[in-house]
Amino acid sequence: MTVSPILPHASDATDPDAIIACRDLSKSFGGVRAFSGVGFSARRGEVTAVIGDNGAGKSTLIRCLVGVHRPDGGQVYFDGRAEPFADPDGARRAGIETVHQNLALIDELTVAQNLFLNREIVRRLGPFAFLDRPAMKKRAQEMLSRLSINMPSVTQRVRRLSGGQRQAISICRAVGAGAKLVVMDEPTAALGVQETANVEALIRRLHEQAVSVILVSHNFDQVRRLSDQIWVMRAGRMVATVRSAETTGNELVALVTGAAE
Ligand SMILES: Nc1ncnc2c1ncn2[C@@H]1O[C@H](COP(=O)(O)OP(=O)(O)OP(=O)(O)O)[C@@H](O)[C@H]1O
Repeated sequence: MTVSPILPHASDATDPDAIIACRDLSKSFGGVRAFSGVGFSARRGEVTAVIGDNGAGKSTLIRCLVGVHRPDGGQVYFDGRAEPFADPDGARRAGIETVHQNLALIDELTVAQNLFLNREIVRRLGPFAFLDRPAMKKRAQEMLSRLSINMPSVTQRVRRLSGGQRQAISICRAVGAGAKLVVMDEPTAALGVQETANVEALIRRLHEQAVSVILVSHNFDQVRRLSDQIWVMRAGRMVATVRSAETTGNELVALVTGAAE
């Protein structure tokens, strides 16, 4: 196993292979420290997993990367540029899309409408503007087939779909928006065995298509199956980075609990 301690200064923000890197990042809520002194980098086209016990700081770290929280200190570099994202829209404009635990899909809209939510295709005719529904349906079908997602119909209302299908639409929407980096927080936490397998297959296809992914998961087997690199957080610190192919489940447990020291 190759375990590298991650120090605040250790991430090389100028590394052209890094899609995202940060240095000495910290965030507290009042007197509660979520994390501090965090540095890391994630390579372009790789799946990077984030693991840690409850309260280790994973979700807060991810929220700082995607503009939901503002870090108290430190720097974030995205795609080679210093990026203090002020809000999620800023992160999205730069090319970071987030797939949330509580998926931001609208039940009463169709698959196609959800895929184009807030970025509808509009056709202009003189002073008038129309939603181009045929173009959105066609493009929605192309987006789904690019990721080999089986969906009964793009005109189906999302309300009728299973948890796994909804997750697939969220991921497809992120990729279709041209994301350079897709961030997923526990994408299979609420899913059954078959649906988890489907979402894992979808994440593998993103990997094959060189989409960079950051994946937060409690499932160490899943993390080892899907990721190239694993960041380990413990009690608000980034304590190690590990190449997934070179580690075992037991070693990850030891790093997460501190028993490895
Ligand atoms: N909005 C908030 N206000 C106050 N404290 C917070 C807030 N969000 C997180 N924290 C605290 O920050 C610390 C890290 O929490 P965080 O949710 O980032 O951990 P986590 O590793 O994602 O945990 P889990 O796996 O349980 O989701 C915890 O002590 C938590 O209570």
